[in-house]
Amino acid sequence: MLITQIKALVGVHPKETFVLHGDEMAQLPTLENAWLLLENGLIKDFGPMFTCPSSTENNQHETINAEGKYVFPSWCDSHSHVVFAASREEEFVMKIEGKGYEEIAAAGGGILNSANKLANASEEELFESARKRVVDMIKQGTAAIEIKSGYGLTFESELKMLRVIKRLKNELPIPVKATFLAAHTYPQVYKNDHQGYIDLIINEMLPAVAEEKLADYIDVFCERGFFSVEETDQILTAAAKFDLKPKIHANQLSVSGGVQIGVKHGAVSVDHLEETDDDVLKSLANNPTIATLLPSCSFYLNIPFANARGLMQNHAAIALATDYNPGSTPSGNMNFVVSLACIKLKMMPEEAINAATLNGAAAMELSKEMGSIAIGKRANLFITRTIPALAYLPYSFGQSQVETIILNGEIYNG
Ligand SMILES: N=CN[C@@H](CCC(=O)O)C(=O)O
Ligand SMILES: [Zn+2]
Repeated sequence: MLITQIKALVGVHPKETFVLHGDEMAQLPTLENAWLLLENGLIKDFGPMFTCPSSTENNQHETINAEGKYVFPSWCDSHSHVVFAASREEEFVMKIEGKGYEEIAAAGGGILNSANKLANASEEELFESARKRVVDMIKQGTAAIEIKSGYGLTFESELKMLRVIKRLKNELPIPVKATFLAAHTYPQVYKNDHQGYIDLIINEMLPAVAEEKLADYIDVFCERGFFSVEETDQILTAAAKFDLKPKIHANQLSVSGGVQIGVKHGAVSVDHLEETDDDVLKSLANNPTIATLLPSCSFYLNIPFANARGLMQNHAAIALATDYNPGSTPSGNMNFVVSLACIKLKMMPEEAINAATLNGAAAMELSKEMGSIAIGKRANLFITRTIPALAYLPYSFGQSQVETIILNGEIYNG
């Protein structure tokens, strides 16, 4: 496929650039009036229009004229919980009435509510509903995703969720990474026996997950009222023996120590970070652990927005992701995330786009194949409608400017 007359080809980073830290995030190399050639599912070549392969050569390729339009590398959504059995709009109404996230969770809502619903759902039902959610996300420009377990909380249900994610990995046309999150909350029966549940995770679940190769990463919700730093440390230490690197939930509701314990264990990413202090920012300075920010969670829960500028001033790498889940973020729309990052985190459009593409790919260890326009990378991208400028994309929040989806070098129609 040959795409011609592209108003601007966005994210043409050097092939060997795999992640961007601090002020590097402001650099979003863009080629104006460009062409892009895709072959065998990969990016074959690109350049300015005056070097475009001649029209006779063009006849060998399906050609798309993208005059007035931008071509972006697809969004890489590195944090989601899209496998769940039922929505939780009743909690949405409780929130409007003034109840907080922790209050709802303490009353048996929240994650436990989702776990009860998931226990009775079949693998087939979970697969089908999650597949539909991901297809909707693909249509909004996402073409790589991380998916967590964590609504199982028993041996059987956690493995059931991970098998569903494995099937999504096999059947969806985009890269999928799986994260084992049994340590999402304490199930009711272990409410007063935390060590009992941790032992179950470490001695029974982890070996089974590793044996079936069901997970790429380990996650723990390290938070006041959930898993303490010591408990997180124990689980991450055990997971390391099975080569599962951490991607953890940290500092969502309090300065929990989650970021530092994640960094200590060489986490690929520490996610949320709505609550930070100077020590947290410094712990990520010049660090390979990526800070994954989830502004649509802040928006929905009415909690603080993360300190993106402070992180960038400390030369941290920031990724942006949706956190799509039925409790704290019932939305998988990366376009909205990028808009919120600009509006609420005060990220510049270039910074936000880098965070949602190359750094999102890095937060799934996928940036050798995804996240930018570079020769040899997977041809997953989207073409916008006719738009006046790059900044128009986040500016026009809540409206989709994504017109054509290309996955593995072919137009995707769902
Ligand atoms: N905070 C922990 N996990 C999810 C929410 C889970 C839920 O409420 O169902 C999150 O990332 O926001
Ligand atoms: Zn989450």
